[in-house]
Amino acid sequence: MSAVLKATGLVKNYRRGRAVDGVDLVVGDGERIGLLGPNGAGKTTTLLMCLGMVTPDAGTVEILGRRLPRRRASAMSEVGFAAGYLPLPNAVRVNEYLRMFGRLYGLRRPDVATREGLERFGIGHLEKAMGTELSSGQKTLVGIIKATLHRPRLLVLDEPTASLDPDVALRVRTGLAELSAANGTALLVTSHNMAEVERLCERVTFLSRGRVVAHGTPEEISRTFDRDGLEEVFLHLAELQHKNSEEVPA
Ligand SMILES: Nc1ncnc2c1ncn2[C@@H]1O[C@H](COP(=O)(O)OP(=O)(O)OP(=O)(O)O)[C@@H](O)[C@H]1O
Repeated sequence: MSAVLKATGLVKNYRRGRAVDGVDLVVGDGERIGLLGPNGAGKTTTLLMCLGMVTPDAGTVEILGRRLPRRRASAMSEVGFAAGYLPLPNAVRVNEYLRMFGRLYGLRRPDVATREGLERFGIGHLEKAMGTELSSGQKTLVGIIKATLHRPRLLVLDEPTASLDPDVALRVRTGLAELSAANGTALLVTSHNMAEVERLCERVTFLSRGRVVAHGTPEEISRTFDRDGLEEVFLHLAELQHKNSEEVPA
């Protein structure tokens, strides 16, 4: 399987210490990968380095064989990114906003892609709503649709269902799984919802204190740690991370 994303030896230091410490990450074509770990483990920093939005202190990132930062513009045309913390403008209608991005992506029929995206994620009725009229969960959905309009080869999602109720979260998972199956889109997803990751992702990388501590299918990881499912593995790693941070003064 060819790689859509290949990150090797990523390191990022911040003033208060090392956030990411030698992370390797490979996402194969059409693969669905979960990036997990306790708060502060380095997931978002890793994603942002993979997207060229944070400059690594060491390591390399290639997207579809295009090395960042030199070939970032070309690489990013194949990538979508959504996160609950990305803002949406208030004074624009949902369909105008999505069509504008469709045009920026160079789509021939941005209106068609906009309608398809709204239907796929179950918010066709909101196409004429203004940004101010959306709940935080609805804004998250619009952000996901925006990230998928151009049918990226790689879709990076930072906690896509964090602000969603279980019904809408299910719709998002179903929409993402359909998109991945229909277009061969690879997914790289962070989440604190282990059940969701078990359902959506084929493989999982666990980070703790900036390092990869486990990698494999959810079943393999559960076996490695002799735990009954990812939730238990997560709790075990979070406890270790907590103990270590008490032992090592910041
Ligand atoms: N811009 C920044 N400046 C300084 N420190 C940062 C910055 N961004 C992240 N950090 C630190 O780097 C570490 C990793 O943060 P990161 O956001 O990558 O973790 P995370 O695994 O995504 O956490 P969470 O699950 O809480 O979102 C944390 O200790 C955080 O305080």
